[in-house]
Amino acid sequence: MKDGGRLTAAIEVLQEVETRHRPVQAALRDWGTAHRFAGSGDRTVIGNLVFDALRNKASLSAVMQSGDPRGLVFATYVKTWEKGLLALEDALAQDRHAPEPLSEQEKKLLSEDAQLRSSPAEAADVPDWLWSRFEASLGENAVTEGQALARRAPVDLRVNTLKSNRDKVLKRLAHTGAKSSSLSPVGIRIEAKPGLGRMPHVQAEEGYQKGWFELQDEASQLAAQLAKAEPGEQVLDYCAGGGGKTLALAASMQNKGQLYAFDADRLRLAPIHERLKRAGIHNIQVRDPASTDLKDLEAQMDLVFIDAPCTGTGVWRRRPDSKWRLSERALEDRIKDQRHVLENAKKYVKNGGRLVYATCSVLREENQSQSEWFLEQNPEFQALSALDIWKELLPEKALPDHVSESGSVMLTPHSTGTDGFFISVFKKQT
Ligand SMILES: C[S@@+](CC[C@H](N)C(=O)[O-])C[C@H]1O[C@@H](n2cnc3c(N)ncnc32)[C@H](O)[C@@H]1O
Repeated sequence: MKDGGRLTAAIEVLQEVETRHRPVQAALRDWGTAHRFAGSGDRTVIGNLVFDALRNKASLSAVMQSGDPRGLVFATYVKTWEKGLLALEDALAQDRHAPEPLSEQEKKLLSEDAQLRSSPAEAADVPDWLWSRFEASLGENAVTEGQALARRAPVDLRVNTLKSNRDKVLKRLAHTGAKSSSLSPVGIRIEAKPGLGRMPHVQAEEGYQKGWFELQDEASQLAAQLAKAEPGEQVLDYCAGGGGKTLALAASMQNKGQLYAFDADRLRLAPIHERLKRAGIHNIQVRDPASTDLKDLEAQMDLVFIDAPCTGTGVWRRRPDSKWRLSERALEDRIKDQRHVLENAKKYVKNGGRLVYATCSVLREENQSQSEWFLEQNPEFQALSALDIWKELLPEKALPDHVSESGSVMLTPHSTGTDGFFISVFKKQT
């Protein structure tokens, strides 16, 4: 396919996502099934166009003075990919599968500098209704953080120290351009490529099949490390989902002690079994909510880890469609869910044990405000400084920019080059 046909395809897919509210991956997959002649290179370019258009939807809508998919895809090509107006006109002229040629108005808008007339929310690519909360959470860097959340994310891997080590995995992945992560001692990063660039499919690597590494953002790796799960401890991962953090906690425990994985949603928990097997983890019990309860674990745990249900504002780079679907109502619901989870999970912590509360959100309402609320409601818990644990764990590294008075830590794409993530640690009095 030439670029003209790829632009047409991206407009069609984006139309599906916008008007029929289809998840992006599903819309792309359906397009691929209906157009079997398209090669994998074409699919990558079409996917990149659609994802980048969604990442930058507000700023590109300001450029085109409309959120119409055609304009968003053109503006992605000309502005975000920096191809320029002439290259777009060429692509439209040289392919009979290309969209209709540009109108005079489109040419004018694509050649102007829209930054001068965009609002802070547009410049930051943050939904209008959320802007005041986003700004209150991120302060003077709010626009820069929003822009960082609108870029492509790198591929981050966590080396599974139960089966391998970083040098060995780096050697195996040398052909991908993989490098050691800058913060996580067990992390490896493959930087995002711009424009047409294609990321390597690391799940096809032998090392992945053998369980030497997992796909996991560096912020999630650090959250698991800041929990300091020790070999021999009793640990409950209360919102285990597909097991990303469970696997990282198990590696810290070196397969010693007992780890329990629980989630209220058994379907989300289902993939964990295969992942545990591949990673070589033995010290784990998966507690299916349909067939067991956690009564026997009450007041027994050295550590309860809560990877709380949240709005996911910290992972917009990876799920840009969720940014525009998020509603005020959903935020309120997540705040209620988080309080519910905190209140339920606390009863498993033994005297002297720790409770870690983490979200992949950058909003104060889901993070610091929830930690403060929890401490007010539960005087038997006190804050432990995640910052102090950071200093101990990463003595050579710069301190995070976002630290609360009680030592909770927030990571962000602009300040730490990771997904947005919040971690706070509490200790139950003896
Ligand atoms: C952020 S996701 C967890 C991701 C997972 N820890 C990982 O690393 O892959 C939050 C999880 O909380 C679960 N959840 C929501 N409400 C819950 C509740 N009341 N009790 C336990 N789990 C809950 C959801 O089903 C969801 O899987």
